[in-house]
Amino acid sequence: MSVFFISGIDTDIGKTVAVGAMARYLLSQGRRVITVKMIQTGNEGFSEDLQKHRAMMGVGLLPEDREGLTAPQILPFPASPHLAAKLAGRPVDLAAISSAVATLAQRYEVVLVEGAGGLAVPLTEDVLTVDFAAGQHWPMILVSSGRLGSLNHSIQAMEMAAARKLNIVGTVYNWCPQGDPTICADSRRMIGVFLGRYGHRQVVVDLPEIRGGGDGVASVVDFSPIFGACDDGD
Ligand SMILES: Nc1ncnc2c1ncn2[C@@H]1O[C@H](COP(=O)(O)OP(=O)(O)OP(=O)(O)O)[C@@H](O)[C@H]1O
Ligand SMILES: C[C@H](N)[C@H](N)CCCCCC(=O)O
Ligand SMILES: [Mg+2]
Repeated sequence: MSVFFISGIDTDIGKTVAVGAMARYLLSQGRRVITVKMIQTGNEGFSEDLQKHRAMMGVGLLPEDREGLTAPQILPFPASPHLAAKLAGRPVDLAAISSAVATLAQRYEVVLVEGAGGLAVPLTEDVLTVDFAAGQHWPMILVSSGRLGSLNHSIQAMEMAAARKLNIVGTVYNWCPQGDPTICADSRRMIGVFLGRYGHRQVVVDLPEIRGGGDGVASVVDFSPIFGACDDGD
């Protein structure tokens, strides 16, 4: 079994769309895959990100969705998890997240775990997202894009991960409609260079615009450079 942690350089960078597209690709390859939104803020009783994953996978709710395993922490206030938890009057239960993912990893070949926001988002007052993922020894897939400012955030994420021996096994370079083509192309090149300098895998997969809201995406994006290269999630 393989668990992959999907984080990004920021909120709204495209993690949900990337997870949905990767899950769709893995299904097309006959792999038994499930996705998780490890902590969802801004919803009550459901996870909008998880719903998007399922729509993009072209599947309905799975038994594990009904069991609550795929969205183990849901908090109503749309903010950083540490604040959403404070406002809800209950702490984020990190053990519940790791336990849910471990259970799913017993049942599925590949588990894709989406974080909340960017890599340095505080899950609690003391634990950053990057610390938690490193502690779980989950290989990471980073979502970035060519928008101006992305280089700074991307290289910071690489450094943070490397400092905690958190291995970036692939980078999804997301569609960037407002980006300058020259900047997009050079930023993609520089991201590749710095992935290598920080000891991460220099695998970058382009994610195009997923049209039609992405539900049941017609075309399958080829993520074989990421998943073919690390079947066992090493
Ligand atoms: N490749 C894409 N094609 C079409 N729309 C996209 C693409 N990437 C991102 N979007 C759109 O941009 C918005 C933000 O994307 P998304 O929800 O995936 O971000 P996120 O990183 O998961 O955010 P969060 O931190 O809240 O989880 C959404 O409306 C999404 O549909
Ligand atoms: C509200 C929505 N669920 C977002 N994913 C939450 C993003 C938290 C970002 C915190 C921060 O970086 O300031
Ligand atoms: Mg998301």
